[in-house]
Order: sequence, then structure tokens, then C-alpha cells
Amino acid sequence: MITADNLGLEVAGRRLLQKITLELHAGEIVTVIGPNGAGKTTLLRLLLGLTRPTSGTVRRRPGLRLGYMPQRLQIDPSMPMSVARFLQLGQKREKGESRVREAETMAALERVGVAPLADASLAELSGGEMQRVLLARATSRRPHLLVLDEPTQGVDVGGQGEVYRLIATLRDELGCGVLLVSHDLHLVMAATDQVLCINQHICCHGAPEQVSRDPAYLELFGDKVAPYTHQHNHEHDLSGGILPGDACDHGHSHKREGR
Ligand SMILES: Nc1ncnc2c1ncn2[C@@H]1O[C@H](COP(=O)(O)OP(=O)(O)OP(=O)(O)O)[C@@H](O)[C@H]1O
Repeated sequence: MITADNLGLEVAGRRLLQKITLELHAGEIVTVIGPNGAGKTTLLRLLLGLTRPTSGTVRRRPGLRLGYMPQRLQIDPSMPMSVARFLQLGQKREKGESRVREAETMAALERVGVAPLADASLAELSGGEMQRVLLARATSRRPHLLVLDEPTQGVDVGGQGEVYRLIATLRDELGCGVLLVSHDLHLVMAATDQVLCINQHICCHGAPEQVSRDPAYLELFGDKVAPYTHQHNHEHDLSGGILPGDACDHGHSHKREGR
């Protein structure tokens, strides 16, 4: 769907990204990880065509429909506006199309499980509800590629896995590709097809199990993640220790993940 060739961006003499070459394929979930300031959001913007590269090229398949969920909301969430109205902002108003638009809005809200919030005010939403509404907005035009910048921001730890499961369901239902930025390493490694680890350039990429063993990945995140392939056949106490009677038959650390 998108091909980037030797992409780079330099702003005021500062190299923000360099030598990015990648391909995004239909139906795949690709996760971009990297430390703060690594250029993850900048990369999404280049791929979407919102920022122009200073070197290299980006090619998007002609007619490619994109759904983008940015990291920050451009409008003030305390504005007196209903969820349904928010989903329709910026859409072309053509005569006789309002019913179609309303049906699409409701379908998008239903897909992410927040249809009852259609008439609620944006200001009333919890962090988790807001993320779902933003997901509904990004998917309302049935995109070929869904681009999500930190989709679990403001969602409590318990709800984050649910958001990633929802993203996988949306990919299956819409048959779209997904490109997402995430800091939730442990959760996301289990819910993605490909991982792209960047720090101004591509440090490593590939299937999650491949990337999680890569020296470049371990150098960046080695002390922050627990192995994601962890099979739970035992119970932990509150500090992460294994409760008596629950023998652990697979060598792994019980360190908690951190940001
Ligand atoms: N338009 C711009 N002009 C100048 N510098 C920029 C611009 N956009 C981003 N930057 C800088 O580029 C770097 C990468 O920013 P970016 O937001 O892409 O990082 P990120 O990996 O998404 O970070 P985070 O994990 O903190 O969200 C940062 O140092 C940022 O200040």
C-alpha cells in the first residue's frame, strides 16, 4: 500500500530521520517502536504525506483510503460537541447524503462498542471512551490503511490489551492494514505481525520474536520488557514472585515492563 525508499527529513540542520526504506502491505499490523524523540510520529506524517521528506520518496497506492488517529486531538475536547457530530467533522456535505453519513457514523461507533455514546458530549468521555471514539473516527470511511499514533493513551493498564484486541478485530472486519506507534512493548509485541524499531533510522525490523532477540532492540529496550511469549501456568504475588506450589517450567524473568 505504501512504499518508502531511503526516506529522510532534516529540519534546521537537524536530521530527524534518515535512510528509511519500508513497504506496508494490506492486512498486516505493523508497529513502530522507539524511544521518545526517535521520530515515530514524524515517520507516520511522512508516510501519510502530511510532511514532505527532504530526501527519498514515498509512494502510496493510487486511491488508497487512509484513516488517521493522531497522537493529539486538534480540537479542544471540552468543546460542546456530540460524539456523532465529531465523527462527521470535515466530511463533505453533499445534498441527500446526510442519512448515509449518519448510518456510517453509527456503524463506526458500533464497531468499536460505543454506539450508546453517539449523543454524549465529547467533554463527558473518559480516557478509554475517547480513544474508542477516535478509533471510530479513523475507521468511519472504511480505510485501506489505519494509522494510529499511540492508540492507548489515557487508557488504564487493564484496558490497553482490550484496545489492541479491538484493533486486531477492526483489521479483520475492515480487511485493512494497520500501522501503529506504541510504547506498550509487552502488549503490542503479542498483537502485531511486524515490528519496526526506529531511532532516527531503522534499528531493526521483522516479526516480533525476531526483533525481540535483535541486539539493537535489546540495547534500546532490553531492561524494560519481560518476554512477551510468556505462558502463564502459575500465579504471581503482588511483587511478581511465583506463589508456592506453582512450579515454573520455563526460564524467564518476572520483571515488569516500563516505558
Ligand atoms: N516540524 C518539526 N520541526 C522541528 N523539529 C521537529 C518537528 N517535528 C518533530 N520534531 C523533532 O523531531 C524529534 C522526533 O519527534 P517525534 O514526535 O517524531 O518523536 P516520537 O518518536 O514520536 O516521540 P514520542 O515517543 O515522544 O512521541 C523530536 O526531537 C521533535 O522535537
